[in-house]
Amino acid sequence: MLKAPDHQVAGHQAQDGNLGPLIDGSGRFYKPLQSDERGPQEVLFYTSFASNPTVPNHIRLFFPAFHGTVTLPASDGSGPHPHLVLDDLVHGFSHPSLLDLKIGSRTWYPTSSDKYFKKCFDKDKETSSLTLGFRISGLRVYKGEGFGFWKPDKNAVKGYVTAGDVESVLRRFVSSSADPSMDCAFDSVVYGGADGILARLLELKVWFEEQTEYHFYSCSVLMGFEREAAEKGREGRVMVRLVDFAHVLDGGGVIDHNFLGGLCSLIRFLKRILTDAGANVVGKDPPFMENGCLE
Ligand SMILES: Nc1ncnc2c1ncn2[C@@H]1O[C@H](COP(=O)(O)OP(=O)(O)OP(=O)(O)O)[C@@H](O)[C@H]1O
Ligand SMILES: O=P(O)(O)O[C@@H]1[C@H](O)[C@H](O)[C@@H](OP(=O)(O)O)[C@H](OP(=O)(O)O)[C@H]1O
Repeated sequence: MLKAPDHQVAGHQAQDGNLGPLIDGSGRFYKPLQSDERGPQEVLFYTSFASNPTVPNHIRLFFPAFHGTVTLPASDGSGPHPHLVLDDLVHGFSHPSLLDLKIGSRTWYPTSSDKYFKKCFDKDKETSSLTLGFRISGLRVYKGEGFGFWKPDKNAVKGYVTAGDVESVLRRFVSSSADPSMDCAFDSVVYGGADGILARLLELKVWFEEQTEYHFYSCSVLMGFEREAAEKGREGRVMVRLVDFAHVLDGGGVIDHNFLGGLCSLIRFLKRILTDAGANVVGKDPPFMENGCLE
């Protein structure tokens, strides 16, 4: 039985009669092909990436496994529609805390139409993309039994614009309490450690410093963890993946400085949080006070 995923934190969603992804509850995530060029472009990326022998195996693990395409009834009721068949990255998690970060200071690319350039440029400028090299696209953080999930709505997420706002979210993502305080209780097991998010991002960065085959525009780092494991001080169930490849271009022998720059910026934030856990946050609190909604 297919259903809309509870854990989705960003992107087009299968709610209110819209077209969005579905899961089967057995480990597969079905992403509908967008009807313009984005759908075929994402299929093309997954297909060519899957058979590219130059991609190291440890880098392949950052990408959802691809199992072809399948035609399924679309979530918006419009009838049969082609979907990408991917691994559900959070299958087996009980209460995944997830954060989607769109990487790159610009989401438009040299061949973009004027219309698409304007749409992207405006968004890059209004968010933290232009200044920080990445922006928060969405999140959902488990706050423990009886507290549910903290899931800021779209407007709240759009309000995370300054370095202080973004740092606050990154701190609160690994904080234990349900209120807006930021104790960063899980930073060492989630961000730190040999298998933590920082180590994984550094591994990814090494590849991005070399690879010149792909330019990943509008692609996201999806990071997550299982709170129950973090509470026990276990590093297990920490996840870092890349998602959304509808705008991957041929790198043409040039490094992807747009993605690499954003990745370095994100790494810098995490390093700072790890070395400075518990310190006062530079940013403003209002986004959390106004939108400290628990699901
Ligand atoms: N393979 C996957 N397994 C589990 N969850 C996923 C997977 N791929 C994506 N997601 C969830 O769906 C969200 C959106 O994914 P994605 O960015 O691919 O969608 P989109 O509709 O193309 O987004 P955009 O609005 O940026 O174009 C992610 O933030 C994540 O929560
Ligand atoms: O971040 P938000 O506010 O959810 O906005 C979406 C985000 O900018 C996506 O990157 C974009 O898809 P593309 O990157 O593929 O253009 C999508 O465009 P769309 O609404 O035209 O699909 C926007 O709605």
